[in-house]
Amino acid sequence: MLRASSSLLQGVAFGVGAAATLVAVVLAYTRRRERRELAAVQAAAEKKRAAGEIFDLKARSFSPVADTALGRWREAVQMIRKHVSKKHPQGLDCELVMLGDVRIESVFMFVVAHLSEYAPKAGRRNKMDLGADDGGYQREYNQLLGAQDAILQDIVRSAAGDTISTAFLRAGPRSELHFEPSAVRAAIVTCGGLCPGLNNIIQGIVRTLISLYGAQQVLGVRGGYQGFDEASSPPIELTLDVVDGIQKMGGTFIGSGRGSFDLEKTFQFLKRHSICQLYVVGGDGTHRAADKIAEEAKKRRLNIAVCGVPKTIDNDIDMLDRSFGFDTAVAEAQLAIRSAQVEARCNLPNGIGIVKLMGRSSGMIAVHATLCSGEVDLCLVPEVPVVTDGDRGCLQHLERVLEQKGSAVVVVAEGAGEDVLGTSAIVDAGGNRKLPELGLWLKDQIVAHFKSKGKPATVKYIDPSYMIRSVPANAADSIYTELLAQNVVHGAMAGYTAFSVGMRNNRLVYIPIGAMVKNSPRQMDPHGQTWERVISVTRQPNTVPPKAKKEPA
Ligand SMILES: Nc1ncnc2c1ncn2[C@@H]1O[C@H](COP(=O)(O)OP(=O)(O)OP(=O)(O)O)[C@@H](O)[C@H]1O
Ligand SMILES: O=P(O)(O)OC[C@H]1O[C@](O)(CO)[C@@H](O)[C@@H]1O
Repeated sequence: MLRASSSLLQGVAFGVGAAATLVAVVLAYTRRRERRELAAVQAAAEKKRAAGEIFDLKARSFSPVADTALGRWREAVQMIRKHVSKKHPQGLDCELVMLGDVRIESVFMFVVAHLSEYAPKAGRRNKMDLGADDGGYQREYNQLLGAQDAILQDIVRSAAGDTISTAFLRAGPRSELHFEPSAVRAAIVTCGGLCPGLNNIIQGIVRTLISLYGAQQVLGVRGGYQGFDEASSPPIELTLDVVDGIQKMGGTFIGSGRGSFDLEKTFQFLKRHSICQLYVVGGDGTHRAADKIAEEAKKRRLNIAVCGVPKTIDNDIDMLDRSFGFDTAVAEAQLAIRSAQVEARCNLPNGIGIVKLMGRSSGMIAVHATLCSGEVDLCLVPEVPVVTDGDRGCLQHLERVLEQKGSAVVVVAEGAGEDVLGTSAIVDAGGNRKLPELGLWLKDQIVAHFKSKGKPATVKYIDPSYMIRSVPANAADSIYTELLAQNVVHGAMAGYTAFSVGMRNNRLVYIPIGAMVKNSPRQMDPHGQTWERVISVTRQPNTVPPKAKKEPA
């Protein structure tokens, strides 16, 4: 019995020993295989390094779990596999190179003010369709956003670049509502020049407030900030019926204006109508005033959200990918450019068509219309010096174009030419400087120049300025305005204030108004790629002086 059990034990011991040996052999084999794979990866890395490519296996970001090269490699591969399968469920048939020198170590978000800093909140849970009559349609949002949902401001990264990034708060519905929706009384005001899509914004805000959230009342302030003085123009109630179909019309249903802004009258209006959400739609001037309203509301500890929607066809508001209406304006400008081209081509000999486009301090419309058209031979913008005479002058350039093509098309931004024609001291009600008429002046210069050369030119001048901004929004702008309208309301309902909504890196974000207006109006960088592309298309001489070299510190 004893003998039997001892031989059984010997058998078991032998079996365990054999199994252990087998495991050891398999482990050794696996380790050897991993080492071989690591060696192959390291050799590949060395090769890439030798070829000048960045491939850093010793990147610090993979160090927390293991400190051997093998551990780091396995960790990196696991991380990348996990990341890839999240983004691309089918996997990826390609190689990924780790950029060892490109890192984001910390992210700093622009702080958006919140009313709960000083005012009581309703604290109600957000659901979709709170405005549905019987509540039967209410359901959870597909995605609710939180305080740390961020959109990076700087998506361009390089080996020598910063290792930090600033970020914006991602726009969208939040889980908790600051306002009791059924008690919300809101007002909308549109200020400054017209812009395609204003009616879409009004309609979108009204529909989101009433249909989605069940707000009590929305008022439209008439004719811009001056409409807060009700003696001259009482507000209009914006119901779902009233705003039905307005997106098909150009302009703004409630009127706009550059009239004077009166803080006291504004607060009297807000109090009289018990407004707790104010939506201001306008350019940088409008937003500066909105910031003052938000500041004053805070000083008075009023539970009023002041929210902006940036509007300008000039596309000169800082931090945004683009402002709504810009796309439509550029498309509409094509009609004028095409007409100018037809006139130039058919008026023999030496036909020249000049088109004046809007853009007070920024030539964005002119530049984008030029890039879009493919028929423009000269583009003049406020950011680039206007040179008429000499080798690099536009008159000689036009001479060359006429010799080659027989006709020429010129696009002039309205703000161009102060460098040659001087700056006016005259300002409008909004404090905007009167601009020189460079296009008309250039027309005379061209006629005189070609006459003196014995080659008379026929110059046709087209000014479609107001025609490109008074049309309804095109498809791209209609979608954009819908996103802006829905998201500005989500922000207000959540209790954010003194913010504006906009597109940054193709995502909707909330931007503190103070930060947004600080560098607005923005201008095109004359040393950037956009202007270079214009030069490539028009072949005009580049009159931008070379960039001043930075002195070593
Ligand atoms: N710094 C400011 N402080 C207070 N109110 C301002 C300020 N700047 C402009 N406003 C007011 O905002 C309104 C619109 O301003 P402005 O005429 O400059 O247009 P904008 O908003 O910049 O739009 P656009 O791009 O069409 O010019 C005007 O009624 C003006 O009184
Ligand atoms: O003639 P208005 O209505 O003052 O508007 C002209 C200005 O408005 C803008 O279109 C900006 O909204 C500028 O490009 C232009 O200088």
